[in-house]
Amino acid sequence: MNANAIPVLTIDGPSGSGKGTISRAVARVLGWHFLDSGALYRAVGVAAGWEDTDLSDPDALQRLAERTVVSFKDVPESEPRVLVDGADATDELRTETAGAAASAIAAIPGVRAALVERQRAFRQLPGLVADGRDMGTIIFPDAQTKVFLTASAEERAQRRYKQLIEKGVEVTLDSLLREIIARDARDAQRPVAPLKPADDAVLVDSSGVPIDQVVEQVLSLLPESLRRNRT
Ligand SMILES: Nc1ncnc2c1ncn2[C@@H]1O[C@H](COP(=O)(O)OP(=O)(O)OP(=O)(O)O)[C@@H](O)[C@H]1O
Ligand SMILES: Nc1ccn([C@H]2C[C@H](O)[C@@H](COP(=O)(O)O)O2)c(=O)n1
Repeated sequence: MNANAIPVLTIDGPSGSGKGTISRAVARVLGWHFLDSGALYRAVGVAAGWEDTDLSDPDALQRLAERTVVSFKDVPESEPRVLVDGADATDELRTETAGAAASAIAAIPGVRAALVERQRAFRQLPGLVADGRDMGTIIFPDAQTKVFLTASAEERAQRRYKQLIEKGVEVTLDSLLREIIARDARDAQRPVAPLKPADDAVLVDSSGVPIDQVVEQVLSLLPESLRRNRT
């Protein structure tokens, strides 16, 4: 089957808008595959730290992106574990430091180019939910359904604060809000594949909307023929 005939739902949006949570839930309901594209950029950032790669050397970072092996291990009722070159790096990948490093190296064209085909390879039957910044604009421009998920910066900082406090991480709401605003600006202002809605994306604002309602809203955007396959 031609890969382009396999359905894809893209969910792009800024940090903390709930892309991962909503994408995973929608993929579970549909029985589709799930691509967490941010994990690939985070993995390259973490591998750069492990190998002490010079973060100001774009060629070295591109070579690192080309050779870093990232794999996902499904865990029932939980988030998948992420292996970087065979080592479980899930917890390290989810830190704010890894997010900021990923955002910085994601601005390098060679790093992005190294990851394009790897992301497209996730397009497999019966379908794919892809979460990131450029899923609908660059990686899967022919996706049937595209969502741009947002929430106010204050609400996203609150969500992240709650998440980190529950994990026992010491942070302040103010510092998280500053980091979120800085990351939004870096992701949206880079010249290559900036964070922006695809022309044909539907804007979904999740501020104050419970997770299950956002999931239903996103599912309702799919063509009826695909929704019929709900598990
Ligand atoms: N609609 C919602 N209402 C309340 N909390 C939410 C909502 N959506 C997601 N969350 C919570 O917000 C936090 C961040 O969500 P998530 O990690 O899915 O965001 P993200 O957009 O994937 O972030 P990042 O880009 O940084 O990976 C999680 O704790 C999640 O449970
Ligand atoms: N498609 C993508 C996915 C991620 N990035 C960059 C920019 C983000 O700030 C960083 C971490 O992503 P997250 O795990 O928070 O979704 O990675 C990107 O440029 N393109």
